[in-house]
Amino acid sequence: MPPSDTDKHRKTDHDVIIRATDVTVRFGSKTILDGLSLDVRRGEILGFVGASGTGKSVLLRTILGLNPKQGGKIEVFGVDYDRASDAERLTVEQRWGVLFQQGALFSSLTVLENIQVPMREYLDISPQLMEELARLKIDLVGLAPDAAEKYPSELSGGMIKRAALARALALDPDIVFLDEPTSGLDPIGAADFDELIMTLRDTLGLTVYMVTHDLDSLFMACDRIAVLGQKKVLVEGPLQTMLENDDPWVRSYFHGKRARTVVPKDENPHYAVKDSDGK
Ligand SMILES: Nc1ncnc2c1ncn2[C@@H]1O[C@H](COP(=O)(O)OP(=O)(O)OP(=O)(O)O)[C@@H](O)[C@H]1O
Repeated sequence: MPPSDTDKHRKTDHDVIIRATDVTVRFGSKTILDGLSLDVRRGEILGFVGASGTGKSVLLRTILGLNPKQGGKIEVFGVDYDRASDAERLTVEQRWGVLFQQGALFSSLTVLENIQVPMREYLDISPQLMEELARLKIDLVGLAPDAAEKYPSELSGGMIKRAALARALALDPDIVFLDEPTSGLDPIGAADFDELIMTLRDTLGLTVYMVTHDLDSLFMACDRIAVLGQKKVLVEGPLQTMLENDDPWVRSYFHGKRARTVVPKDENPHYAVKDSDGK
C-alpha cells in the first residue's frame, strides 16, 4: 500500500534525536512539567519558548539528566537515559554539547584551556592534538586566533558566547543545547550568533535545541518552535503554525508589539485582523 500523506510526513525514529514522552517534574508539591512530550529531530534548529518561570530550564536540565523527574521517559539517540548503563551514558554525554546561560566559562582558565576541559574528561589524546583541536574550534566559531590565550574577563559578551559555544563543540557533538544564547548581546551580535548557528547546522549537520526569548532568533534561525505552557508543550511547528495559533499567550507573543517589528506584514495572517491588543 502506498504511504498516506500522514505517513510521509511522520518522522521516523531515525530522525528523532531526543524524544521526551509524558515527562512530569515536581519540586515538593509544585508541579512544573506535567505529561510533557517533545521530539527533537536530526539536523533541525528547534526554538523552545514560554513565559518566564514555566520550566524551560527545568526541562533542559531534565533532558541532560541533571534534574530528577517523577514520571515519563526521555530517550536520547534512542537510549532511555534512566535505564542506560554507565558506558551508554558516557557515550551519550560525548554526543551532546551544552551552552548554559551566562556562558559559564571557568574564569581562571584561558579560552583554549576552557575548550580543553571536556576533551581532558572524555578523550584520550595527546596534549598537542588537544591543542590543535581546541584551536580549530576557536576558528570554527569565528574567534580570532589570539582569543585562545585570553581569559573570560578579557572578552566581550559576544566573544564569551562564542568561546562557550566552542567548548560545547569540543567533542564534535551531534546536538548542542543552547540556553538563551543571544541574551545580553546587542542586535547585531545576536544576529551574527544566529547566523553562526545556522552555518554550523548546515556545514556540520548539527542539531540545535535553543531555549530563547529572542524573537529575531525564532524568526530567522529556527526551523521549528515549541511553546511551553500549562506545564506541557502547548503547540509545536514552524513559524507559520505559531502565527496561526489562537492560544492567548502564543498570540500575544507572536503578534505582540515587539513581534510586529520582526514578522513581515505579508507573512503575518492575523496582522491586520486579529492583533492581540485588538488594534
Ligand atoms: N531546583 C529547584 N527547586 C525548586 N524549584 C525549582 C528548581 N529549579 C527550578 N525551580 C522552579 O521551577 C520553575 C521553572 O523554572 P525555570 O528556571 O525552568 O523557568 P524558565 O522557563 O527557564 O524561566 P526563565 O525564562 O525566566 O529562565 C520556577 O518556578 C522555579 O522556581
